[in-house]
Amino acid sequence: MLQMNDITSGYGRTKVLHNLSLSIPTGKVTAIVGRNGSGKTTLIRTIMGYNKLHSGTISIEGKSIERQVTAARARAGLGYVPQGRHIFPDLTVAENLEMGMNVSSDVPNRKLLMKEIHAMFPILDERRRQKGGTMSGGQQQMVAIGRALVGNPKLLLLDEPSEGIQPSIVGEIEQHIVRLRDRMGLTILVAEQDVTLIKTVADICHVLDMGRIIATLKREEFAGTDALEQHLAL
Ligand SMILES: Nc1ncnc2c1ncn2[C@@H]1O[C@H](COP(=O)(O)OP(=O)(O)OP(=O)(O)O)[C@@H](O)[C@H]1O
Repeated sequence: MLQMNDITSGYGRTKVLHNLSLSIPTGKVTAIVGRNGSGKTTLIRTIMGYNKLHSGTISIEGKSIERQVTAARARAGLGYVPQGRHIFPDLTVAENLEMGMNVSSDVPNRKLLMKEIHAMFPILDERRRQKGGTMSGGQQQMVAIGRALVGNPKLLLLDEPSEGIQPSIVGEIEQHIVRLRDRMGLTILVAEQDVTLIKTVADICHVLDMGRIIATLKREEFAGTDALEQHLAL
């Protein structure tokens, strides 16, 4: 689905990712795990076009996107759920979702898509008139995911979806990620520090350290083992 080759990127002249190559397979959940400051957010922001690319190439389904602005990348099929969610607190849930529609005006059957999103996240319909800022952290995460989904993405980028969310609700987020893959056929990239979440949802996991991928593990190598904990020195 997405291919990054030999990427170096960062903030202004500061380089954070170093010669990083990554392949995100279609229909799978790919996880990026790494400690604070390892570069997870920078990686996702680089894919979205928010960070300066010093060198390297990025393509979606074989089409090069590294010269495109963020809006064009979203139209090419990227959906972004930022760390900290960043929903609009004074807008209602329905208005937050409408903001996501601006990303792509050419969704073929928006009504059907909305129906699918509401079926997956009934709370987005039940609470459509509630202000986003009055929802719980877990509910806001669902609003942020819903807002990305109304753009009809092929690849959903989730930046630390468990952050600041009650452990009891993290399980719900995990189930949603699995359903997004299995029922909506989405390809997902999730950046996380929560090893339990990764073990539950991921098909493949890359360990990021100081802007470099230091290990790549298949599900059978990390799901029932402590390989990820060892890499993270937990
Ligand atoms: N706006 C910025 N300007 C300069 N450097 C930055 C900026 N944002 C992040 N960095 C630096 O880039 C490096 C990677 O940060 P990044 O946020 O990508 O890591 P992360 O793995 O997502 O961490 P966390 O889990 O804490 O969110 C860090 O050294 C950080 O200090």
